[in-house]
Amino acid sequence: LLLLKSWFSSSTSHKNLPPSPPKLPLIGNLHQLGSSPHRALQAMAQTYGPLMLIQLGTVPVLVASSVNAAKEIMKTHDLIFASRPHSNIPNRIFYACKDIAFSQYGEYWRQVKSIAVLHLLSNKRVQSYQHVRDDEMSLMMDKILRADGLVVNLSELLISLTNNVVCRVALGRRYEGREFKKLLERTMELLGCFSVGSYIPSLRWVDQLSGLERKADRVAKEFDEFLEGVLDEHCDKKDDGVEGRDLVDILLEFQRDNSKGFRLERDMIKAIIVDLFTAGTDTTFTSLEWAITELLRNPRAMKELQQEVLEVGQGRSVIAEDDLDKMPYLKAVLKEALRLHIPLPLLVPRESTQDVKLLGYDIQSGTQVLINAWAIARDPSNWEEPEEFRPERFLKSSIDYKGFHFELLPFGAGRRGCPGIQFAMVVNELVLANLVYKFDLALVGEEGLDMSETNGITVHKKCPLLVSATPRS
Ligand code: HEM
Repeated sequence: LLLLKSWFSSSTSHKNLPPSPPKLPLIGNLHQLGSSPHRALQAMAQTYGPLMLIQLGTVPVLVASSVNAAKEIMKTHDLIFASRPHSNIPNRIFYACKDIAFSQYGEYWRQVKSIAVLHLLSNKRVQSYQHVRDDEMSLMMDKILRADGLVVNLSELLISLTNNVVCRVALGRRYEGREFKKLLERTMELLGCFSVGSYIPSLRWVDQLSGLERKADRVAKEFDEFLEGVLDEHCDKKDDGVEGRDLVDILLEFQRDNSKGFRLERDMIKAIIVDLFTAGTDTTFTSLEWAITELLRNPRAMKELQQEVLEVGQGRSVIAEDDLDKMPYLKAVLKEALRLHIPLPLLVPRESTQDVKLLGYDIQSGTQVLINAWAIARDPSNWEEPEEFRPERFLKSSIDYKGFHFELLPFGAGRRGCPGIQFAMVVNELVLANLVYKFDLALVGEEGLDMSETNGITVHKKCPLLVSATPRS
């Protein structure tokens, strides 16, 4: 042990490691994360600085909490930090991480990411599903109208809408049954669960004993059965031509096409589809839910937005997608909501694949990395009155969320950045514009004002958004 200890200290003593908080044996700093890790890490960064090295179980984790630190990781050294750590639960749910979001950096990830960027989620492809968004938005507006001024659970309606849009675009039709909704909920819940084995491998038995692994395997099996049905249905159906193609059709076409030098196996297709659901539905609905909540808490901003929408709508029955670019305030509202309420506050963990020097510190290969985008987006050195909801701040600023401005990173940045920005934001803009164009909304009860957050992979509002909606004349 002494020999090992002296070897260990000699191999790290000449290294200039980032500051670290004191840690406990075995668990390291795990106990300090609490139920809201982004808040706990923000508080720790105030003592240990914008680049700190914590220890979660046996895993060294670098936490970046400033614009400079994030830029070094996601721009200057993006390639070195482009991998994802191995994780027990995603590994079970995504067919041994054959998806895009959790797969490790390498040729496989490059191939599937480029399929997503160029063929599944390109601007042209997203535009081609405009009819789906129009339909689903109109259906939601009808449901609100039918409530006739009584209480509407807007959170539920928004979840259904985003699920339906992803289902129709990806699978070609809706799957509205309670079972599918429940399956998605259980999957998201499991992805947000803490797996002891991922951080302390010697305690992996805890995940087995607690039933976590069993639950993950059950969800994976149910999803697999569901997707097998979807794929069979697609293989049997006759070709509807380019117009009627959904994302499964496109993936199956890739599978048949051998000219690309890369064969897409059935498990890979299923993993990518699970990715589209888990990465695309909860995040989109959450950002919209927070935006509406902030507008209801800030009547002045709501009035400003309604004014803009009214001027562009000019009495027509709906706001169309072509109108959205004429609405700078609408876009500013959604940006500001994303700044204050980043759906994935610590983004998705990354892992370094080489030793590297970062802001003067030595970072070892195999270090896990968390970017505290939530803390950066509320840092007073980047933002005036950061805790205030002030959409106006974006009207005269070029800061955007597309991964080029490191003050605002809701979708991450660099190679691993989110490929679904356009897909998500056009839904959000269309729904929000029409909602405030057609209705005057009022919160029902005190619960709606409660800004408490859930814990999990995506952070949403703990209490559902209950409103009464009066049609505007
Ligand atoms: C408001 C909605 C959304 C937010 C806030 C969001 C956020 C994110 C974030 C933070 C990442 C990790 C980025 C990084 O590591 O730098 C990510 C990755 C990803 N997102 Fe999104 N996302 C949203 C919507 C979507 C949609 C609609 C889809 C697809 C339908 C999608 C698909 C993906 C995929 C496939 C990845 C993995 C990329 C990779 O690892 O290379 N996302 N997203």
